[in-house]
This record gives sequence, structure tokens and C-alpha cells, in this order.
Amino acid sequence: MVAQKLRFADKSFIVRGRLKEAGLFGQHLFRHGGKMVVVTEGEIDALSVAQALALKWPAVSIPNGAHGAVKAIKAQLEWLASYDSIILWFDNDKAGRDAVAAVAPLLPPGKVKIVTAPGDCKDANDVLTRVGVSEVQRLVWDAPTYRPDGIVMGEDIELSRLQTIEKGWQTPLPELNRMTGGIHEAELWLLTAGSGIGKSTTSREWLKKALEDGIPCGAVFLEESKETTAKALIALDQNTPLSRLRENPSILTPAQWEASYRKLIANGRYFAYDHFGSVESDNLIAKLEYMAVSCGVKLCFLDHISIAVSGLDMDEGERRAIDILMTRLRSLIERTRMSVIAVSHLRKVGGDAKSFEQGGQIDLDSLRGSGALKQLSDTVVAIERDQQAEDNEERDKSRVRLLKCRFTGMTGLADVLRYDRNTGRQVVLTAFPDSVDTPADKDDEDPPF
Ligand SMILES: Nc1ncnc2c1ncn2[C@@H]1O[C@H](COP(=O)(O)OP(=O)(O)OP(=O)(O)O)[C@@H](O)[C@H]1O
Repeated sequence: MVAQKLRFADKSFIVRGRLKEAGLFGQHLFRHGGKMVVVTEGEIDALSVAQALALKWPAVSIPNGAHGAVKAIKAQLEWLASYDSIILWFDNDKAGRDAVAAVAPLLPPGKVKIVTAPGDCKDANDVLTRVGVSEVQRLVWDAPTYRPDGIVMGEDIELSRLQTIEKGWQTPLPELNRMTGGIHEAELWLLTAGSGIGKSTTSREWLKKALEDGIPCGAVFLEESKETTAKALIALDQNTPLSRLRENPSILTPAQWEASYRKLIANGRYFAYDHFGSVESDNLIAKLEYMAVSCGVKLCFLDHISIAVSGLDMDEGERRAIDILMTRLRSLIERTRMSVIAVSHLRKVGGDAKSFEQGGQIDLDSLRGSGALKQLSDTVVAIERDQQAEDNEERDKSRVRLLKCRFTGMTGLADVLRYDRNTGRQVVLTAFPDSVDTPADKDDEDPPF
């Protein structure tokens, strides 16, 4: 005997000796190893379970109540693990439930089962005295196996959910669509190019098509006001260069303004982020979450990553800030299932290599700021163009290069685009391959998300 616990009629108790050395209450009666052991929160509960199981099965109790559960279990881990099945039956109250949640992950995975006393019964002794022996037996034998949060049995993954069609939204670029399958639910796409090559122009073209396809869209263009973005969409719709429309709004008739405005802006599915010059990253993530959850946005355009992190006050600089933003963005996308197309910049090329503004070839390591950009994105699309080409036609021609695509694994050159200076539109020079749906074929289809 190393210790004695004395319990008085008023439920107060004192301890004599060294309880720390005593192990679990009742443990000394049972051997090392066996099929099953029941662990309760109190001594009387252990006696109750033992009696209900005809004294044939080990039943022990932690010595110090719920608050000492973790320590007591940790000290006897080896002995408990020697049993095939460890049944935890703690009290049906907050302290008991918290103790089970803290103790269960300490024990070997797959061995732990949990009993919860039914209804208003507090513990095993309560069940024995108020309901009876057979209920105690039933609860012990039927105890469900403990599984940590987030672990799912294969059987619980429904077959029908595996058979759903995963259709991507088709961008305006047919070859890119063929190579990627389009933008699927909960995907993070990066769009990158050298300075002034046409990232924003491309994003707006895609945004316009998504709105026409009936998809609720978010427009987070951090370098321009919400009015400029809206004006740019109207300019695209009216095949007018934005610069011309800004200088002279009356090149469009009131009816033209109204028609494009109703179609693309005031249509119930266009949501713009009014950033007022503040682009603090925490705030940005909260706004994106709101767009996804409360506004039902399925496709969000974020132009661009570097300005989104400029509000983050980070000693470690831009790389760390981009890591954090990308990680938050990724988890937001997983939570909300919204897809994001984010614009990202390129680093300066070193040495004699051609710059990205002069048509230099882009690869994944050209992304500026952090490895997280390529790692956490599903798809990375680059646009290459020689801004300084002698030949006008060559200067306005850009090549779309797929750098990464998780969905299909394809990479390489995709579409070729020509920028039409008279209309401000990107014209796709790629021929529509037979296998790709033309926009006309898709008229009567539902949107993919
Ligand atoms: N393929 C193209 N050929 C020629 N000019 C283009 C092309 N695409 C866009 N432009 C024009 O180039 C200018 C810059 O385009 P845009 O703002 O889209 O570039 P960006 O890559 O987003 O620039 P930044 O790096 O400053 O964010 C715009 O005036 C646009 O009209």
C-alpha cells in the first residue's frame, strides 16, 4: 500500500500517503495486457463497471478526477497500451468531456473507445443504480471507436460524391482551356507577366466573360478605383479602348453606357472591393471571405499580390508577407470553395538574359517574392510579349504560356493573342480546335460552379 484516499459522507476527501505513486485505482488487480480495459473518472464508477461486467474485465479509475486525467493517463501509458481496447468512460459533464478530448489523442490510435452516459445520467455508477446492469454492459460493448477530428472512414466518403462532374469555367482562351480544363471550383490561379505587358487587361477580359456567363464575380483591383474597373468593363463591352473612354465619355451614347452598365455592373452578380487606398492584408482576407460566403461569389479576381501584401508590417520583408498571404488565401479557398485568379509580378532577370518586357521566356522561378506562389497555386499562367519590338504587329502579339496545371499536368505554350489598339480588345489568334467547345456551343449550358 502506497496511499489511501478517504471519502467522507459529505463527499469531501483526504489523501494519506503518496497518491502519485499509486497508479490508476484498481490497476494492481489486473495483469499487463489483455483484450479490454475500462477507465473511469471516479473510483465508484470503476467498481460499478467491474460489478456490471461480473468482475471479469479490468476496470480502473484515474485517481484525481478530470483535472488530473492527462497526468494520470500519461504515467500509465504503457500499461494501458498493452490492452487491445481502451474504453474511456468519464463523467457526462464539461470537465469529463474536456478530459476525454485531452486524453484520447494520447493513447494508441484505433484502440480508444468512448462511452457517454445517456440522458441525464452523470456517470457509470448513475447508470448502474438508475438504469441497471444490462445498460452498463451495453454501453461498454457498443462504445464507438474514437476518431480525431478530421479523420474520416473510407465508408463515410459517399460514392455518389465521387461521381460528380468537375467542369471548369472556360476562360476566353481556347487552347488554355484545352490544356487546363478551365478554372474549377476552389482553384487558385496565378496570372503573371512583365510590367505593362497586359495582366490587368487579361484579367478584365476574363472577368467580363465570367459575368456574361452568369457567374457571380468579385473584382479586387487594388491599383485602381472601383469606378475605373467598372469603366474598363464597359469599354471592353463597347469595343473601345479604356484610355479613349476616360478622356471622352461621350464617345458612347447614353444607351450604350446604360446597356453595358446593366449587363456587366448593375446585374446582381458583380461585387467590387472598395479599398479606399487601404489594402491591409487581414482586412483583405476578411473581405474576400465575405464576398464568398455572404455574396455567393464563385470567381474572384485579385490584382495584384504585391500590393495586397504591402500593408503587412513584416520585418522579414516581402517574401514572408507573400508566404502568409498565400497560405491564408489557400485556406480561404478550401473553406469557401471560391476560386481566385490572382495577378503576380516577376522578378528582375539577371545577367544578359532578355527581360520579361522584351519577350524573355518566363518560368515558375521567375515569380517575384516567394516559393509559396508556385507551390500553393493550382495553375500558373504567364503572358510573354516584346514591348519594344520594331514591328508593330509583333509588339502587340502576346503568347500565353502554361507554367503549371495541377488538374491536367499539362504545360507549355497555349494561345497567341493580338491586342487591337482600335478596340482595346485582346483577339485570340489560336484556331478553335475541334475538341474545344466554342462559346456558341455553350450557350445553353449551366455555369460550371
Ligand atoms: N497584348 C498587348 N499588346 C499591346 N498593348 C497591350 C497589350 N495588352 C495590354 N496592352 C496595353 O498595355 C497597357 C498596360 O496593360 P496592363 O495594365 O494590362 O498591364 P499590366 O501587366 O497589368 O501592368 P502592370 O505591370 O503595371 O500591373 C494598357 O494600356 C493596355 O491597353
